[in-house]
Amino acid sequence: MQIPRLTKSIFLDQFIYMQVVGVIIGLAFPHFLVWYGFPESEVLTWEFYLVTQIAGQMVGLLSFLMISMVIRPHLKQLALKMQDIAEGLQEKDFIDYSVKCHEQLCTMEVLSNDEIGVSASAYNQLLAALLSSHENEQVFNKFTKVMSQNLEVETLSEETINLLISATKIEAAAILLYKNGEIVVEATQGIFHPETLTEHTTVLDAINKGKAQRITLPKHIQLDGVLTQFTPTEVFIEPIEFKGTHLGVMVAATGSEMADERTNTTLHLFARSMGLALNNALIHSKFQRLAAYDGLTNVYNRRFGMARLKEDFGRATREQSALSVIMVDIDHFKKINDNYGHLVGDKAIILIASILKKTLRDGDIVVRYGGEEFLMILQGASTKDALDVSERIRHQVQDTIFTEGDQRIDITVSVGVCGFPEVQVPDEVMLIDKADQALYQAKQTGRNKVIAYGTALAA
Ligand SMILES: Nc1nc2c(ncn2[C@@H]2O[C@H](COP(=O)(O)OP(=O)(O)OP(=O)(O)O)[C@@H](O)[C@H]2O)c(=O)[nH]1
Repeated sequence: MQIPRLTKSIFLDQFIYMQVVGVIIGLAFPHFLVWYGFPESEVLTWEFYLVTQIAGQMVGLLSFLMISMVIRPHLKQLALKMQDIAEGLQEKDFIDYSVKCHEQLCTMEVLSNDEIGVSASAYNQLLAALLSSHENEQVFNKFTKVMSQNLEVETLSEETINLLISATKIEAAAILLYKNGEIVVEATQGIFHPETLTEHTTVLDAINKGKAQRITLPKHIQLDGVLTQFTPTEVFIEPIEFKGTHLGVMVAATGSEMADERTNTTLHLFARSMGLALNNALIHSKFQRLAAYDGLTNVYNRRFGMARLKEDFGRATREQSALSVIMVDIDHFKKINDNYGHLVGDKAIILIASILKKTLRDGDIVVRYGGEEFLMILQGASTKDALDVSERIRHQVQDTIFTEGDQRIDITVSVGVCGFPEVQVPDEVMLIDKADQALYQAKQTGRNKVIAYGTALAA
């Protein structure tokens, strides 16, 4: 039942109604006494009416004061806390505010099981939901940044895992991707022997069927502890897809605590959003590869090689470290083309490229510099090291049997070497130029030779 409102204040309305009730009680009370047996002459007098009126007003006033003292502080506290949160939400540092809130500063104490208690508890629930959604928003803002700033598959995967571990109850994670028909671990943190995940039946199931899986206390997955490895409490496997294509999975594990709802949602949304970002990164890396590699031999092309050499030369001059280049050219290649055709010539170029690739150390690269000419960049290698490598290459080419049908084609290479800082050059173009001069000398003095610039040394 709704009592009509008289003013803008519910408390003032309540006070007025209590006064009216006081007047009615004051008027009715003498008649009640008459009915009870008191003589009319004593109670139906104006003095008695005055006394009962005063008593009625006092009861009204007291009841108003009691309500004000009991209910009003609770409502006031609730209102103040709500105002605080409303103001906090408008400020950028709400997250600091929410940290304070977790220290019980913003929650209401639930002191009763009536409407006031129910309001306090509803307020607490609302606040918790608000803080949780605010934290989610923060995490997703960071994740959006990670996705938009990383076009490399590896860094995108690593950053996603870092964020997942720092922002949720996830303690270890891995991202597994389908690459060239096989599943590879692209990024991982905290999982013991993550490569075993690629054989785990549940993981494979999630990848093949694109279905999320959740395992409690898995038998074959172990986390890396400080001193030893241990079984996780829960492992989540979320498929990563783009337009129905299964790109891989995100594996996430909680160590000591079970994951909460927020972690669950975050994980699910991360995996879902990652599909698009990963697809973009995969396309990007494909284009990067196309732009950097030579289509025939699958070694770097000249444009990439020159850019890389410029960087390496800059570093070598800054740090005064060694850097050598090797120019390799197939001898009498024109004859191979003329005698056996261009396709056989192409096969010979591919063969030489594969021999060069096999001789490389980590960090060194092979570049197809021209038609049948290759450049090798050897970081940290002295002229002597480069001469050794070149000599190995020359021998291997000479010893490799190259056949076309039942014909054996003998292939040899001439090699020119130039090593910095033994040979002082102002830039990387001059370094190549000197190696080219050494190569020319090798060709001029009989071919199937290795010559280093600045030495008359023919190996
Ligand atoms: N099959 C094939 N031939 C190529 C390619 N690029 C360049 N050539 C050929 O390679 C030959 C290079 O010949 P030359 O520069 O005269 O050198 P050469 O015959 O190897 O003789 P030397 O270097 O002096 O030992 C030319 O006939 C080019 O047409 C290629 O991608 N495939």
